[in-house]
Amino acid sequence: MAAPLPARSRFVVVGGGIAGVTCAERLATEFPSEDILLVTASPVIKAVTNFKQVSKTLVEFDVEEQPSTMLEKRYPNIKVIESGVKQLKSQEHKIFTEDGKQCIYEKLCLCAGAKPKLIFEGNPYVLGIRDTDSAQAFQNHLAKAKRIAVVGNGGIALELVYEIEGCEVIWAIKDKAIGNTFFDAGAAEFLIPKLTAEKLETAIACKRTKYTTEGSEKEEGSVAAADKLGTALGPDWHEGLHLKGTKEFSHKVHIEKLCEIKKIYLQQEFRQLQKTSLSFPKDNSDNQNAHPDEELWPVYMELTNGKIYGCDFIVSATGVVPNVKPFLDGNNFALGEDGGLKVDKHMHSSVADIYAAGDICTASWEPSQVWQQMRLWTQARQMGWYAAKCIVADFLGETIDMDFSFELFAHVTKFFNYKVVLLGKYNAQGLDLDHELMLRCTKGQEYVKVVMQNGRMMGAVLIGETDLEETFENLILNQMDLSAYGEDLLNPNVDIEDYFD
Ligand SMILES: Cc1cc2nc3c(=O)[nH]c(=O)nc-3n(C[C@H](O)[C@H](O)[C@H](O)COP(=O)(O)OP(=O)(O)OC[C@H]3O[C@@H](n4cnc5c(N)ncnc54)[C@H](O)[C@@H]3O)c2cc1C
Ligand SMILES: NC(=O)C1=CN([C@@H]2O[C@H](COP(=O)(O)OP(=O)(O)OC[C@H]3O[C@@H](n4cnc5c(N)ncnc54)[C@H](O)[C@@H]3O)[C@@H](O)[C@H]2O)C=CC1
Repeated sequence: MAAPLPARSRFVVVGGGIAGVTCAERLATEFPSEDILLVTASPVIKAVTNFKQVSKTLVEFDVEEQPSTMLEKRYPNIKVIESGVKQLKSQEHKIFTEDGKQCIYEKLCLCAGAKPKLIFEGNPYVLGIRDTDSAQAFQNHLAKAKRIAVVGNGGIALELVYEIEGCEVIWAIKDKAIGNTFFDAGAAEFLIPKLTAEKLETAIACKRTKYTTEGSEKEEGSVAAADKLGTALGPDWHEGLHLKGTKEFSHKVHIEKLCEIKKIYLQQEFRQLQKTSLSFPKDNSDNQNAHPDEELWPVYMELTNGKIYGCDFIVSATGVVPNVKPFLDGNNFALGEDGGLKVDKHMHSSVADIYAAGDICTASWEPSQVWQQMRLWTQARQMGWYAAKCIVADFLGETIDMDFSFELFAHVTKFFNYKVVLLGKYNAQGLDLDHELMLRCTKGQEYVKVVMQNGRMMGAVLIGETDLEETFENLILNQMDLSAYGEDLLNPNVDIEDYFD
């Protein structure tokens, strides 16, 4: 039976994702004789396992979905309550849960994550992917699909278009090139051939998430998943899924660039309006001869470029919005432009004794010149960890310096089966126009781009097994003047580590 919510608890953390769990674990270690209360809407928690510091700022770890009892076993002073927080009265230092209970806190850390920002929200044929349930619902619908549309050009879209097999994919992006949140057009060109090549099952030396999908057969009918507050998936979320449509081919992706969805029609409306849709184009060239489609589809999307395509359903992979709603009413939170709770350099929100970490928050301190916030699991862990450190310092009346992990943006991931390392201002984000790019590319093998400004390295994109991440990390961190090395910096015949290590 679920434990009751205590009437008061000195330390309360809301959210069982990576940020909340990391925060609770750290608090539990710092205050072994205190009970740490973790209140979460999801039946499972996310635990970081096999943590490895690969270099100064790059980390690797697995993410495991676990029953909350496992966390309580590891940390006997953590008490997990499975219930959504529906209201916060910050002046009274009280939270209220969905089952009508309340609890008084001294220090509260909000780690409620984010939810997909869906286009045409509420349309039963538009689906988002966030947690185990929505991923499972997506798999079930894909298994019956011949053609789907993917909208968005970030992390989820990139992973989906590569992973889906046996189903035609119309990929509609607002930009000129694929993967705009991670890459520039050069890197996109490097990756594109992988979309047309047959997939090979190669073993990759990359950390994988242990991802479970047990017991979640979902309802039939429309495709939209219920608006539940599950925990965000992490890297390799698709590993446990069978992302296959009804057909027997590997990739079949058509990209529609520089467009958005203008309108969505259900089949009946589409027929009544006597509109014409296009068949799946034979190639990706702009002047292809598209033919009217003979087939009838459950849903049609009209793009801003005038084209209409029918499909079985549409995946909206169009970013996230922080889950702030239950906490706003009556509380004077300052919000960032992206809708997150603004936090200062001590992860403190604008409301007394309330901290926030992970996807729910907006970093509002003056950042290091080579760090930016992105809603990623690495940052969720760093923030949860550091928020706990700040709560401890605050409680003990100590001062604390900004954690080193916020010195440099560093993210390791995998796209199209390549290892991808992003460092610093990897896309020259926010840099003046006087920056320069240096490139090295071997087709099908590696793509190396560095962003230079005033002879200093400001960022890098490393695709493939380049082995350059540690050296470049050091060069970005120490801001050494590299002007004298010129193009040798990327010359594969020059062992730059000899210069700098
Ligand atoms: C499909 C997908 C793939 C991804 N792949 C990657 C990747 O490869 N690499 C990467 O770095 N990042 C990836 N991310 C992003 C990453 O998963 C998130 O940035 C990270 O998990 C956020 O962690 P969090 O703890 O802040 O939030 P979440 O994991 O969303 O956890 C929020 C928690 O709060 C709970 N909650 C919500 N509202 C309430 C409430 N009112 N009361 C109580 N509890 C509540 C939820 O149940 C949940 O337990 C991916 C995300 C998705 C959706
Ligand atoms: N390997 C990794 O590191 C991965 C990270 N993630 C993270 O998970 C979260 C969710 O992923 P995504 O939904 O892909 O978000 P995202 O923020 O990565 O990308 C959103 C994309 O949607 C586009 N977009 C926004 N509004 C649109 C509209 N109305 N019409 C068309 N396009 C629109 C944006 O231009 C952008 O390309 C992100 O925080 C992302 O960083 C997700 C998958 C993999």
